[in-house]
Amino acid sequence: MKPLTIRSKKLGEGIPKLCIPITGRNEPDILEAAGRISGLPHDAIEWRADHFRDVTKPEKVRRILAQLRQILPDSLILFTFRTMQEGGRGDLSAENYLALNEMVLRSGMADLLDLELYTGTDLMPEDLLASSPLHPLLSLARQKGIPVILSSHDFEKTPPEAELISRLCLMESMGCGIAKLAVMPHTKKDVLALLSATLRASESLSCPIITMSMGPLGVISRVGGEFFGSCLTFGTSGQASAPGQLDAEKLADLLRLLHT
Ligand SMILES: O=C1C[C@@](O)(C(=O)O)C[C@@H](O)[C@@H]1O
Repeated sequence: MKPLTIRSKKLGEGIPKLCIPITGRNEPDILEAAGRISGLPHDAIEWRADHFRDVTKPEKVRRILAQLRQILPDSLILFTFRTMQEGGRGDLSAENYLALNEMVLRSGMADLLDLELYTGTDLMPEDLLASSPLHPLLSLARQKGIPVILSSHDFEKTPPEAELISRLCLMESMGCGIAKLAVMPHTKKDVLALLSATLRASESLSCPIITMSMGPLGVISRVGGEFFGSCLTFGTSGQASAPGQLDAEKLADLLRLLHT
């Protein structure tokens, strides 16, 4: 795995990067969260724009991105619109999902963009490589020098290890900057499957990887995932964006303790 440097943060090397999601429904709540986060240990924020009630108004989205940059000048800004199919609140057609992300890419106001691997498609995984509707956005992102996280989420279960690895490989083959998986464990073996897939994929892929096993069972993957090849972990301030996220300050302490 080759580290990826974005605005002086090196993902894939050293202590895992800490990302705090912002899930406000309106502008004051979003900016209040950003202000709070500015006083907390973190490397990145994830603006979960699927929670924002005016997400279909491009000028409002750009205004928030500009204000986030002002409040958090040194943080990486990750833009994510998480669809309902993948555990988020987002309810846009595939066309509008692509248009929203294209607008954000063209604005140059986000440092990283999360795109869902299975966006708007009934294609079989083997056809995604040739025909995914994400390809135009992935090329635009390359032109703009903005890394894309290709992501896949399963809030119901943990697919078998081989399937997890093949998803991560597909993401890299499609040209992502970072490959990301979040899955739900029901047993300790599910957690091991996720960690083992992370280790094996990080040994063979060249892009950095972010993985997590959600819920209370998976918490070890949020604290110690880096030992298996995951380069970033999500912690909360206020509302969690997924089950199992730890408080950001406690998580930062744990990460420091484990990586000294
Ligand atoms: O994909 C992820 C990971 C996540 O689902 C988690 O489990 O921490 C949280 C989401 O906000 C983020 O987009």
